Amino acid sequence: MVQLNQDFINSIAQDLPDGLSMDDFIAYCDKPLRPSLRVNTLKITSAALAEQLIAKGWQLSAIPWCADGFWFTAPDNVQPGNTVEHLQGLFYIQEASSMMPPTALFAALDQADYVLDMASAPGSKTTQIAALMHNQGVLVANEYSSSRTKILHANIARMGVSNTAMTHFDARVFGEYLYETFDAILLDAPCSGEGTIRKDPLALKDWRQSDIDEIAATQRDLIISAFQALKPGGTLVYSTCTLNKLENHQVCHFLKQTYPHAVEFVSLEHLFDGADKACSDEGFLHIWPQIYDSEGFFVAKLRKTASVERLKPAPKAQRKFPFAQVNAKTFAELQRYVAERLNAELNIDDVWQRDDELWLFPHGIAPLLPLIRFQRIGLKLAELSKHGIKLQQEALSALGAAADAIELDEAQAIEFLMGRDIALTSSAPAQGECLVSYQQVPLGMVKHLGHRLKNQLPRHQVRDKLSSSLGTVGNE
Ligand SMILES: C[S@@+](CC[C@H](N)C(=O)[O-])C[C@H]1O[C@@H](n2cnc3c(N)ncnc32)[C@H](O)[C@@H]1O
Repeated sequence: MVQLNQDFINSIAQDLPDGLSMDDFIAYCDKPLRPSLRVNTLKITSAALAEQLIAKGWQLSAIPWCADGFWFTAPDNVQPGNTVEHLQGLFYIQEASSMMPPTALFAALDQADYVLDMASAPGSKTTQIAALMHNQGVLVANEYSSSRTKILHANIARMGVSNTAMTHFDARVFGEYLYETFDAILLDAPCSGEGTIRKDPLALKDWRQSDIDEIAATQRDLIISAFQALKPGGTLVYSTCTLNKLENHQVCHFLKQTYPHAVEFVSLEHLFDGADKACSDEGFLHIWPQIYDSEGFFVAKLRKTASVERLKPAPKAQRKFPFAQVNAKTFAELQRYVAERLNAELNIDDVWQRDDELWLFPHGIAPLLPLIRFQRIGLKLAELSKHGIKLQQEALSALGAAADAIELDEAQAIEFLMGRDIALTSSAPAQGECLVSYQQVPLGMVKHLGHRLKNQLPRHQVRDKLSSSLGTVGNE
């Protein structure tokens, strides 16, 4: 049962738009959310995944503001986050309203080579933005919390994202370090989370006005930093999963008051059919749970119409960068291997080496390297050893199409993801290292020993439990 604090109800009543009722709001706070997912178009089309899931008894219905978003019902015995398809990165379980900010950012955007996601973890919107960028250009994904950077990285790797460079800062630094650098920025700000009450019935139990005042002060700092980091002509989307105006409308007005000649509000009234139902006078979307039967959210789109004065001087250039561009001989060896195994083509400018590791960096990252310290850039493609090149799991996830993989059925795919070897019914000559796939999407590497496939999935990726239409399978 939801626990709403009376101070919260009194305060939020002042921000309720005309035409919406407090009784409806309270009733919706107690209603379970409809589960939703976003198809990862870096790996599969929506039509293909829908066909696959519907054949297994799922039901899907389209979300109006995200071309690849669906509300879904899975069969009773299936845990969607533990299925083979989820582990393959074919979809992300993402709340429907959380899909709106990236849609708003990319609506009518001609070109975005440099994009910043200022507060990224766990990565639902980062991976959505990467898909909207078709894995091209540079996407800087920042997260301040150390523990949350791990889940951010896990999601980036699972979803096969290769154009991302991760940073780990208080996002107040971006205006200083990367002044007027980005074509598009998402500031999905830390907030008081009033919109998440349907997911977490205790979210508002300890609501206090003083907490809102404090977090709004952080949000004002962050939006100034975002605006400093935005190129003139660039687009900024500011979003939160909270409902009060102090953290939403007033943060945007604060930016406009600070830079009256450089901030233009871009109306989201026509973002999708029905967007007008949530649209404020300024063109912001103030999404109350009862409007679209979703979480509460806020989305504002702003354009920077002119350069603004730099607030802090440029810091000293970074030194001691541990990577160098790969040499032609090593690149040729890597390219041959990747072409044979994955049918993929690499660009020598994007491959960097650190000791025995080969990394794929986002194309265009070079000018940013001296400006800011990155925590992780692109993905680790391979390790070099005296036995030759060893492709990494992340590379298999991102580079996709398996040229000559051994196709597994669902039961075998589950065995593989649980770290087990796969017995072969007929004995064939041993073939050494091979790729295995499920529904043509790579799963990982095995050693073909003739009578069985020896599992080579990295230990940290082995799952204890998987769920499918065949039931739940778990290690004892
Ligand atoms: C709303 S969540 C982001 C959700 C994420 N965009 C997604 O869609 O998966 C806000 C994030 O901001 C982070 N954060 C908090 N303070 C921050 C700061 N000063 N700078 C950058 N990030 C911060 C939090 O750790 C949290 O992960």
